[in-house]
Amino acid sequence: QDFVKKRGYRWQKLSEFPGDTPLPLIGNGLDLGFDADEALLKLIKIWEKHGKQNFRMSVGSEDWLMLCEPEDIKILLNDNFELSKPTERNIAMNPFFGNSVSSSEGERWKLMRKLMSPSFQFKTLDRTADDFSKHIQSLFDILDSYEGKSPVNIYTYLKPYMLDMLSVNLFGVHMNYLKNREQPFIKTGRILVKLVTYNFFSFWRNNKYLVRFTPLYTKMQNVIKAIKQNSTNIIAQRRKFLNNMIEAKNNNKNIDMDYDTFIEDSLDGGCLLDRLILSVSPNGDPMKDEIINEEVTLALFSGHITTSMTLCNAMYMMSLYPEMQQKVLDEQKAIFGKDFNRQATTQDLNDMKYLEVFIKETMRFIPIIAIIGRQLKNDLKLSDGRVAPAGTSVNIFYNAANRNPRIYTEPDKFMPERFFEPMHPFAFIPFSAGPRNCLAFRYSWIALKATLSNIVRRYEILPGPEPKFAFRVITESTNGIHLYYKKRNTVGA
Ligand code: HEM
Repeated sequence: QDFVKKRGYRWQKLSEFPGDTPLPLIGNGLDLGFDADEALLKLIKIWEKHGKQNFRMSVGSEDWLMLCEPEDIKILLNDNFELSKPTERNIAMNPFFGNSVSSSEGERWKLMRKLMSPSFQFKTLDRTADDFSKHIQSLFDILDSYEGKSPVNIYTYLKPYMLDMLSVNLFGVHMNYLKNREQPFIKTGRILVKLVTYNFFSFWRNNKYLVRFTPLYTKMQNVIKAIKQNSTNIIAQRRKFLNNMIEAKNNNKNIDMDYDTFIEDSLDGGCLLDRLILSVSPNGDPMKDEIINEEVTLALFSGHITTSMTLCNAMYMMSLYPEMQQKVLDEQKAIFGKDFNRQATTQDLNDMKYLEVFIKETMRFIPIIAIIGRQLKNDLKLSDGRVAPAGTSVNIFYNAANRNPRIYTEPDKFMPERFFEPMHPFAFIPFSAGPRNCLAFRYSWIALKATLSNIVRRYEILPGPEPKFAFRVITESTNGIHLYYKKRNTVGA
């Protein structure tokens, strides 16, 4: 009875927002169709049909409010109390990433966020630009081998490249994914994104027994096994390294860095995995392996897929707009001058203003993450006085927000320069905002700029066969992104 009363109240408040009439039990579930790869396109159509504004829909027993207005997005994301993730999102993600920092709430979330944050501060990230410049050579070796022959499917190389970088930067281990691309873990990425999307958009997913009888169930179990095993290997390698240091210290052996200084460094910022391994609870217990495994799996997976897809999309857009690619190159020439092949410093990266707006426009045009949201604990009053009722899953629908006609002139046109103009601070938030924003947005900017700066200085990027984008929870092309790389004979300005 309580449920009926609450749902009735929710419906009363939600009916003030535009949306189609829901059917009993399944709500507007049929509007999403039965092909999860099509669901997002259908959501965009619903947004267009209702006047390209905030809209509501019900999917099974869940009520969604989809936001695209910056003032309302600001209210939602700045709320220090409404920090829970939507039920359907957690059901889709938890089998793979457990109760890790991006899903948890309350004490576990606070503890993890506090523990991890120092690994993503400016001071800690100082060395990161150098790491990228050093590792880029292994990517160059591969792209060079394709020179003038055939287009390269860059997904194949950019994903393991980013996995390598994250392993070094966050976990202090060299995993060499780029050199060993046949590992089962590498192949899990595509399937995982597909599975999460299917889980997210299937309104029968709450029923664990039904899910077990679907053909995807065995695939899902195999993926979970592969990603957990990979994290177990990473943690074991780093533990071995730490144990060797302790042993060296106990035996008074001469090592590069004194153990105590090393630990101090780690705890002051430094390697994310060391912070997890070395942390102790107030009663002196170390963190459980299972918890460390969940956090490593989440950081590695979400970190590599988001950054590598953004890099691939930016290169794809450069191939489509050669005159903009030239502008990116001209900026590189102005920054590096005669010393055109030197490593970029953090200051150089800051100076790459055109590259920055180019990346932003790429992220606006092809949003990597389609939807993020919060499951409301209380009613939330929006900017025009209407109320999003408690229990609703209030989502930021990036595909709509990034083409909001009240914010962007000619939203369907690719125009990096638009980001030189002042804009509402919550209009463009690819890394989210507020207390639960992306922990690694600074790291990601270094990764994106350092990698693209190196690639553009070395190659001219030309288009290959057209990609076929599927709008999954992570936007990706089902046939990869194929591009030609032609070595430049630039010697700088
Ligand atoms: C282009 C790259 C990236 C984009 C666009 C991106 C975007 C996002 C977004 C939209 C959120 C959701 C926040 C919310 O619900 O409000 C998020 C959360 C998160 N991201 Fe990223 N991200 C990127 C790269 C990374 C990388 C490299 C890592 C590395 C570990 C990372 C780690 C996280 C974590 C741990 C969270 C959860 C934070 C929390 O719930 O407290 N992200 N990211």
